[in-house]
Amino acid sequence: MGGDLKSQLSRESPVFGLKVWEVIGIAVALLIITILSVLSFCLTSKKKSRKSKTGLPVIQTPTVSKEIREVRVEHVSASNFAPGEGILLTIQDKNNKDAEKVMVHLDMGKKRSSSGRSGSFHHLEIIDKHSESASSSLYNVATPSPLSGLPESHLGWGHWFTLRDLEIATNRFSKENVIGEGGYGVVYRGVLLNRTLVAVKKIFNQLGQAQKEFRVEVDAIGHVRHKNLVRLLGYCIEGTHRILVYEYVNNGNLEQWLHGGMRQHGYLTWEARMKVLIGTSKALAYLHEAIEPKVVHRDIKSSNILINDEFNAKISDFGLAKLLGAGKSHVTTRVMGTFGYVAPEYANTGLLNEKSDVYSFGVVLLEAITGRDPVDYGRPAHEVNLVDWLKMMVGTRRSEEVVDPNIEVKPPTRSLKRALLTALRCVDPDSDKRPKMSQVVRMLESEEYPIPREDRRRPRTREGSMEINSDTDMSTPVSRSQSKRQ
Ligand SMILES: Nc1ncnc2c1ncn2[C@@H]1O[C@H](COP(=O)(O)OP(=O)(O)OP(=O)(O)O)[C@@H](O)[C@H]1O
Repeated sequence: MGGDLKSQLSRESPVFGLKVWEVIGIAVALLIITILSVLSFCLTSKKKSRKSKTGLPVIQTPTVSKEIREVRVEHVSASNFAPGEGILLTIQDKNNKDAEKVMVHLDMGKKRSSSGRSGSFHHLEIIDKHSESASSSLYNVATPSPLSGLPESHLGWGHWFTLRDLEIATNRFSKENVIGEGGYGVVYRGVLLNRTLVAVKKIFNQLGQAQKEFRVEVDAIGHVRHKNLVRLLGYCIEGTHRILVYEYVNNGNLEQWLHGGMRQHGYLTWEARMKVLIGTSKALAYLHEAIEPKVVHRDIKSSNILINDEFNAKISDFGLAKLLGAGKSHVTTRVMGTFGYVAPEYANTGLLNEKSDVYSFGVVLLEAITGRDPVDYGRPAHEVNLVDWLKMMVGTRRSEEVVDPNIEVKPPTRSLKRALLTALRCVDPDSDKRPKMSQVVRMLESEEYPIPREDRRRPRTREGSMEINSDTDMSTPVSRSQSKRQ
């Protein structure tokens, strides 16, 4: 039987004189190849049709240069776009400092991902500013994020983290990683996969204010950049969770440095205090005067001024920020902020404009000069309110007595007067008489402010000619023990 089959297969076939078993082998091979080709064709066409059904653009490899590092949205709040609207983006090449402005059109489509998270995806079309025609640089913003391996933000900045990412970063939001708790959430220390240290603010799960707060914060600082503002790196929106991810600022906050929380590290010198306050004033001048819509912080206080290891100030907690649209002089809003720092007109009427921040800044400046709390019921009645006490002390020529006794090397009289007069102008009860923050920066930096008595009749030459450079490194910013928090 076996020998019979063998002889059959070895017989010569009519096909090119090939043996039967050879013909069968070729036929089977051809069949397999055909099946494989049909299968692969089916799979490819199915993929294509599924993609077009979602309405999402076909993802193409970005042709954008690798040199382009930063895309910054100017003049607009990213959440305000209507589909098809254009915005102006500044593309900054970090290697050569030239920024290129390009027009970007946004096409928005809704997508629900497999994780159940839904969100808007933008299709960016970059139009070359020179040719005014759409370039081939079509790319989907939902490209993998280098920080988390996730799609980037649909707001055009930062990163969109998943809850899982942030659970990993904070060791499941463990108690050991809690940095502190504010009015709207708990702040955790975290480490991203790429080892970046971050501060993760988990907003309390209250519908209403907390969610409103979240949007305000994201809108307010998502697209602003200043060396004295804490950088918002990204956020997470998942279910009812609202979480913000900030750059980690590693050296405590001004409140801790002034009132003992950092006592083991010593006390800030006069120069370090001025450096922190000048940095703060610059960030506020930027928020009030350099961007549109301008931002009023609404909760300037010492615990919201973080300090890095070079003793640069970084303003945090924009949760209470209100965006003021162009042309609006003020907005009426529910009075918020912190007792002792709130401007009287804001507390009385709820009318808010940037001059309310100027008042709060004045209180922080007085706090830094004196080391006292804005309101301290532990003191005699006439000293409880810091602003009132200061006015009384300066009015009775006792300025030298107000300086924080913890400052070992007393400040030069000129410098003390400059700081005191600037602070008192900031806390003027008449908001119209308060200086703008850019003026505050000049006053604090100018060696010629206040004008010396003997110079008052002479015409002034150059204002601010001898500037204290707030970026100057100070070798001993802290008196007694030492400096940085580890
Ligand atoms: N980016 C950050 N880096 C390091 N620490 C931070 C950061 N952001 C906040 N913190 C710290 O976390 C703690 C809580 O901050 P949070 O801003 O939530 O509240 P707060 O300023 O104390 O109070 P409030 O909510 O009333 O403003 C503070 O000690 C603050 O210094």
